[in-house]
Amino acid sequence: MDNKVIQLEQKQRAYAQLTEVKTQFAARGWFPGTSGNLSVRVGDFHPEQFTFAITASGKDKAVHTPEDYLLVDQNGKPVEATGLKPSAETSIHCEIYRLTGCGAIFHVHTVFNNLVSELYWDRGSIPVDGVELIKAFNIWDEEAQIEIPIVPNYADVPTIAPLLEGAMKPRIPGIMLRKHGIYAWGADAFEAKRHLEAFEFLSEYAYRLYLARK
Ligand SMILES: CSC[C@@H](O)[C@@H](O)C(=O)COP(=O)(O)O
Ligand SMILES: [Zn+2]
Repeated sequence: MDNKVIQLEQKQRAYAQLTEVKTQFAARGWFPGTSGNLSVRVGDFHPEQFTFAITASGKDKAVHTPEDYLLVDQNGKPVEATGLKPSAETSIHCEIYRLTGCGAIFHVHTVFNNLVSELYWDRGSIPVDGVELIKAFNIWDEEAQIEIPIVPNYADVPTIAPLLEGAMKPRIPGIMLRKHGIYAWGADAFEAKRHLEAFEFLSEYAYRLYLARK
């Protein structure tokens, strides 16, 4: 098959996956005030060259339009002529793909992820001990103890990306931005969604446990 046809099919598949996830997360109220962004990688991966489909900036993610997504390259630049602006946080997606080679990245702002990112800010990570849902990260140790890393949030988004590499923890497919939200990733959209849902569950658990112990 013609390369162009293959690329068009890959793009359409990525857009369809984004719409499915966007619909489900929107129904849970995970995109308040146009917050959040989603991306799915398209085609081959090389740390210095890759392409991904990402949500356009500032859209109401509970509404579906033909202008919801665009394709960008490893530098976050659109690869096709478009009037759409990629997410303001595209540089974070670029860096996560470059570092992990993952296939999808989902970002949401919720009250629970904001709360725990602040409560555990001084520690630099959110501890979770022995909770069953840790297995969603493919961590099967008995009474596994994990730490979900937290990085600072800056208004100048491109200054956040260089902090990710030093903060990421092996085996933990996500990172918290202080008083901002969670980024979760996976080999594909299915896995990234499972990881994000687990982070949300564990954020609520960590917050409620913190209160219960006070
Ligand atoms: C409107 S508050 C949220 C934004 O500042 C940002 O953090 C966010 O997640 C969405 O930005 P976007 O440019 O639409 O991808
Ligand atoms: Zn955000």
